[in-house]
Amino acid sequence: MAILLGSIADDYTGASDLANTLTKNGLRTVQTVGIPDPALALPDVDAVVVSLKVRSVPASDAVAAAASAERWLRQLGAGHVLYKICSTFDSTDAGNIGPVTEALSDAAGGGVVLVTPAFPETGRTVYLGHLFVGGQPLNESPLRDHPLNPMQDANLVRVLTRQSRNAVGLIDLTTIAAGPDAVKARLDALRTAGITAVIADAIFERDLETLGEVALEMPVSTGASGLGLGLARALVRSGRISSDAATTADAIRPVGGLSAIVAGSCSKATLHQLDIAERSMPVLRLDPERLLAGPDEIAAAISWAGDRISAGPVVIAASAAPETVARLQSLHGREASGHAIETATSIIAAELVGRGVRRLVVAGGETSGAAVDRLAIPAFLIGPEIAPGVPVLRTVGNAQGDMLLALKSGNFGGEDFFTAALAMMH
Ligand SMILES: Nc1ncnc2c1ncn2[C@@H]1O[C@H](COP(=O)(O)OP(=O)(O)OP(=O)(O)O)[C@@H](O)[C@H]1O
Ligand SMILES: O=C(O)[C@@H](O)C(=O)CO
Repeated sequence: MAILLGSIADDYTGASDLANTLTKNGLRTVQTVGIPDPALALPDVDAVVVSLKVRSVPASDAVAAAASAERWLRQLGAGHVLYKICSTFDSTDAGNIGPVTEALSDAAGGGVVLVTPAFPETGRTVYLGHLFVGGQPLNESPLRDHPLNPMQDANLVRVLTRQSRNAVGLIDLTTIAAGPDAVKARLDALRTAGITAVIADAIFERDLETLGEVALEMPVSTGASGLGLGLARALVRSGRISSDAATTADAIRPVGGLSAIVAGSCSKATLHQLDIAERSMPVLRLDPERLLAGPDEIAAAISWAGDRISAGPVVIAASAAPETVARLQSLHGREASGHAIETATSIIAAELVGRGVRRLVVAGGETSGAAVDRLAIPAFLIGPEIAPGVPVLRTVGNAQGDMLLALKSGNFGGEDFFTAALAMMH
């Protein structure tokens, strides 16, 4: 199997978001969980997205994991590798978007890398280097209260500079609107000035098509699904994709079994989706203090689910409003409380699968990563889209038999996301 495009995603929901975008734009795509065992038979595809769980780990660990994934993707034939980051640029000043971008550039022989989190379909746009989420600058959006990486600066040139060894440049919208040649000329000038990473503006998909065309001629880029869209469309236009169109239908053959939803995302979108789900399904709100105190809360949740799940889907959520999260974090620390809750929700997900759940929705990137790791799922095929950025996934090579999953990024999905997801998973 020789692939054309490789991607390293910094979390699992982000990986499925990108795989969905690549599939929708004509690339046959598989999502792997880390670098899979060589014995795993992967389908014949144009693109491979390696899911890593490195968004919130020390930058040196992220660099090491990304470097191994890059080597594996190049061995598979990838001419271009996209480092998939969050469309809201989730990271701290000690974050790894800068270090991983610079390391991937070094591995490819040096040179400048385009960086843009723009994803217009979900309202993420970049203008003069400033990221907007819907109508709001990043630092005024709900992301300012993120439990792990509160985003308090919308100026991405500044944010990336704080994480980078080298200076960071900007390609503004006027240059991008002038087309690929203008972008290349500007990149040449920035390269000569010693710049490695360049934040690129993008508001419309046509901007991302221009950036995708330019990026495809370079070995590495960093961005969210919008840049994936640009790269996929450029590959299709180049005539290098076989006419065997990407198909998602096979991925949703029924798997039967029980269904459940596990949520650890504390985003505004997820909190509202949980309120709406409460009207049609039993929802258990976990007590975060009790979760941190010991295993009793987990056992109580499994027992609660056991009493109800044969009658229909159940929802188990650790998610809480920013004030509650802040209180817990002030008592136990940000990372310790996040990690302990992820461990708890992943144990709950695995126990539910042990009791016959085969259709599972998980809300939250870190939460999904922990659950998928505990379930030891090696890879996914990409099914149809439930909501922008969230496809149905079918497991490949899963020890528990075929399952359908949806891994929802915290901020994605309409208010009825949970019922909409389960309605597509049989
Ligand atoms: N009640 C709570 N108090 C404190 N932390 C919590 C609570 N519930 C969940 N968490 C933690 O908050 C973090 C939420 O991150 P996660 O990535 O899962 O969601 P998200 O950030 O909304 O999603 P995404 O990264 O896809 O945007 C996890 O570490 C989770 O364990
Ligand atoms: O890009 C996004 O917003 C998502 O794919 C994501 O990574 C959120 O975790």
